[in-house]
Amino acid sequence: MKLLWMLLRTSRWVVLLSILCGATSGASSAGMISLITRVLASGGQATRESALQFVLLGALVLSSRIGSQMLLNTLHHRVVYELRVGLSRRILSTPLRQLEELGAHRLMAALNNDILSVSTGLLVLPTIVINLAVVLGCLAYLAWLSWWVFLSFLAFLMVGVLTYWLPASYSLRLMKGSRETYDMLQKHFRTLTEGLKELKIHHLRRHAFLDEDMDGTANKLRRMDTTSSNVDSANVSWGLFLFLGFIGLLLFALPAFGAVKFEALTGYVLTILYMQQPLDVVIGNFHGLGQSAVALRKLEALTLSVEPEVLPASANATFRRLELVGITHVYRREDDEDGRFTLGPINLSFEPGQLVFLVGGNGSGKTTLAKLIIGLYAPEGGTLLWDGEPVTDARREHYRQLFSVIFSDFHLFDRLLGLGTQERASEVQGYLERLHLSHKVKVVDGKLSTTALSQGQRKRLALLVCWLEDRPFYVFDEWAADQDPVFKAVFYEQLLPDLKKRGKTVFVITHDDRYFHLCDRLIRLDSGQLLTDEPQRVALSQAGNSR
Ligand SMILES: Nc1ncnc2c1ncn2[C@@H]1O[C@H](COP(=O)(O)OP(=O)(O)OP(=O)(O)O)[C@@H](O)[C@H]1O
Repeated sequence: MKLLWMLLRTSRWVVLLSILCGATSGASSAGMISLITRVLASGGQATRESALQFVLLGALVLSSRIGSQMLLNTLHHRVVYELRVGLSRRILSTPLRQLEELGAHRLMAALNNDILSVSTGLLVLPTIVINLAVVLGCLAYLAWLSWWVFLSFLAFLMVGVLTYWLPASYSLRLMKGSRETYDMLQKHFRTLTEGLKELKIHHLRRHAFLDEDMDGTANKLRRMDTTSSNVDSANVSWGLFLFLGFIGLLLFALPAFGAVKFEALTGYVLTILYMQQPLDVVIGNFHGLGQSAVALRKLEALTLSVEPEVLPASANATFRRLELVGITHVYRREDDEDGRFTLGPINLSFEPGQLVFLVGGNGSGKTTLAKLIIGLYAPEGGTLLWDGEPVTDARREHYRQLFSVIFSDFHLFDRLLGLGTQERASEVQGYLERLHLSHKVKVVDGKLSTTALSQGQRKRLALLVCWLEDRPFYVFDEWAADQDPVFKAVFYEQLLPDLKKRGKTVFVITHDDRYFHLCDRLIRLDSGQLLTDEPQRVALSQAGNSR
């Protein structure tokens, strides 16, 4: 039902037109069978009128079928397009934390598998409606021929539906299990592509991965899919058997209850035979329909909550003071109660033109704190104040426009997206030279000539993007970790002070204690707790004492 509603919502007129064409095709097919029966009953004495009717009905069947198929094709591709773009939009509007909990493999499975399954199901719906129309036309004709035969046939159909239901629900259960397993397969595919080097270098690891993970999951999927398809095929064949059974009854048992005219018997049998193919289509398509219902449920579960994307007319954001007041965040792992990580409560404030360093051991919560500061995570407790006003859900999108960030696991786009670089070519060239990259990379029409660079060079390109963004608050998560000593010095001694001089607030997550003396404030985190937030001279003398 949800599928039908969704289909009607996205392409109401195309759906209705295709159903109309299909219904016309069904009705004209039923007219055709009635005509054929009449001609046969007349002992082959066809008239000119019946020949003309035959040609007209044939033309109607042909044109309405072509029309409905073309409309269905249009519908299918439109639905795929809308689902692809729509789901991408929804994913980007879903809170980061929710997406992280789902994992990239589930998102890929939805984008690749579920969209196609749903659209196939949507495509099947009008086909089912069209074929049901043919069946209904034939049933009406059968009722007109004989009430008695019609009612007996209905009783047979009911038996068919009842005996179909049980195996069909078993098959649906298998489909759900198969869809869950498909997520796991996607995870292995990601391991395969992202762990290529590690898998190729180690023979035993590669075989353990292939034999235990990959093969195990793919085989489980194969078994479930095969059983589900077999159950559904058996169901379709069972339906055909019931048909033949009923025709057998008509041919061999009916005459035993009294004389039946040859023409009447021919009419019953032909009508029922004509109905068999569309009914076959209806039952045969239930498998695809089941798969798309399962896929639709997965898609709905994927992006349950959506963040409002509210930006004022001028999306430029500025600040005088940012404050974290008692901010907390907890990572919970469903399978591990002790695996909780709690950050905070954190109290911190930032003002323009400050250079702040954040230090702490691995896993102490530095990146998590950065995600809270920049509004990628909504805090679970406490308040984030932007110029004294709380950052509510409605303001969060605008608030994020304050920040320019390079994460330690950053992504480098191969185009300078959304930066209007056409008119900033000389500025870009200047930055490339400053980053010692002008001999390696060119930017033409906003497109980077290459991103196939060393990790350190890629990070420098990410810095170029930050400069172009020109936002008031910069966050660098272990940016310098991949830089050579010379460029590391350039970063700490020239680039950061330059940003500060331009009034930018710069928040740097770092382990480079050689440069700690350059910051205004040094913040220490340990196991999610803020140890110090002090002017760097105090922090440095403490660090010196503890050494
Ligand atoms: N997406 C996540 N889901 C669940 N737990 C997470 C997630 N990200 C981080 N954690 C946990 O939170 C803790 C802090 O992680 P975080 O990445 O903030 O630390 P960090 O100080 O930046 O570490 P590093 O210096 O190694 O980058 C870690 O113990 C980690 O296991």
